[in-house]
Amino acid sequence: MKKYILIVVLSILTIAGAMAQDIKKDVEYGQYNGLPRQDQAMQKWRENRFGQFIHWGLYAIPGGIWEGKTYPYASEFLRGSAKIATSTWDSLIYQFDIPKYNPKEWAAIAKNMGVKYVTITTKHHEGFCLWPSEYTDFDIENTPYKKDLLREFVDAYTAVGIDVNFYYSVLDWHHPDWRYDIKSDEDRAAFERLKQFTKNQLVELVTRYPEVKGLWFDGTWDNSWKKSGQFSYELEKLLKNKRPGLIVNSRMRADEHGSRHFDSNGILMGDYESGYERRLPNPTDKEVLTRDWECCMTIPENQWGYHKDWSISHVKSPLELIEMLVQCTSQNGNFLLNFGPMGNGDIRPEEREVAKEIGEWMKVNSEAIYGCGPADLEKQDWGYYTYNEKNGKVYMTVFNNPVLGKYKIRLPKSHTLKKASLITKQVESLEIKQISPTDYFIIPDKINNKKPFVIILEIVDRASGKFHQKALT
Ligand SMILES: C[C@@H]1O/C(=N\OC(=O)Nc2ccccc2)[C@@H](O)[C@H](O)[C@@H]1O
Repeated sequence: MKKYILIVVLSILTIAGAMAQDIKKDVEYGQYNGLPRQDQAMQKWRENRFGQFIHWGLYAIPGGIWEGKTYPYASEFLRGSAKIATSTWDSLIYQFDIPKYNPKEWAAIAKNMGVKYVTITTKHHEGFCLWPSEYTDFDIENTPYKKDLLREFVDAYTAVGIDVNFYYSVLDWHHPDWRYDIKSDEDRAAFERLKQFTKNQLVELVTRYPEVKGLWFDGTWDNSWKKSGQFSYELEKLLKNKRPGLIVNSRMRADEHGSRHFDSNGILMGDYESGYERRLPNPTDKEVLTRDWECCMTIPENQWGYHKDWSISHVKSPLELIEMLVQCTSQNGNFLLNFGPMGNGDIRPEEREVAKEIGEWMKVNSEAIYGCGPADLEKQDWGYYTYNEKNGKVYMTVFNNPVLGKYKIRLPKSHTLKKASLITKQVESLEIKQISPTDYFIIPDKINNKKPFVIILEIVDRASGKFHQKALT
């Protein structure tokens, strides 16, 4: 008898659980605009595909080393890793004289690398502001440099046609009103002051620098902010009213239930997902194709700020980074590659070399990146497909040469492969051989490529004769 009662109870619980899943939670401060955004600003963000991240602050001065000891953890967290007193850390401001800072050179390096946008840390967790803020003295104005380096930066990058975005950390270790959680009336009063400070600084940034295209929020994981769903909802609306077209990442928000990135009904907040940090989706993951997203990536294993000693971890090669850029594009994502300028304002030699080598590849092959997205074709082992819906072309970027010596592609039965051509003579010529109603071999005369190369495919729909149209997912 007991067994039957147990079965009945378990069945009831299962049904209740299933029903609970279907019931939409009441979410007042979740997503409020339709995604994916189709306005011009977001189209441009999507077409850009490749961006440069810049982490620069007081942490670049010690560069991961304190009192002769190397701290392997992320250098922008050295204050905590080395247990440095706030007053000691904050006094680094008096050493921030940046004699080598040359924003025009930075912009030229970025342009040559092939990025179309840049995101710079206006304020990281340490609370030091790269611009002269009306709301704090812990800013560039009180350094030996004194000048508004952010204005010089925005002007230099805008002059070469690179869109500028601002990273802003809500978490602020310097501000006395920061609270990790709200456990008392005192906490509540303090955090209200912090929220007002945050709002003031963000309005200041989008007003002083109207060129800014987007805000990249970070430092929003603590309970204090997760309990501020209505505030962050209203703040996003305010900032977008002040800067029409402004683009905001998913890290800004938590809904009123504390759910981050996606609201409690699983709807993405902000305008694109920014959870892919130092990692990419599985190359065959189709779920990410349904939304805009961005992967942010470090060149070393985990250093966003400048670290003096890159021998402490793996340092990704230009080829590894190019493959990540192509994979992101193939799955409807953007790729944001991080640079950590030195404490004196110079760009380290290793980063200059990465920028140069990626730039050389982009100069030849960027047609497969800019304005491209998923091709909605079955992924093959040789590499990744990207697709430009404006010219209807499908791009095969080959990273892995098959032992077979032939590149296999599989098309929907309704389509046929009309032409395969090369952007560069990495291989001499290509022959097409259809081996089944859906499968083709693309056969190079010989494979001697030393770098990833691109094959342009012209695929037509048999019925309409029109170029391949991405299936509307
Ligand atoms: C881009 C990085 O962002 C950070 N932190 O990011 C996260 O915490 N990311 C995160 C957290 C939870 C889920 C997914 C990503 C910072 O602490 C770090 O210094 C750097 O600025």
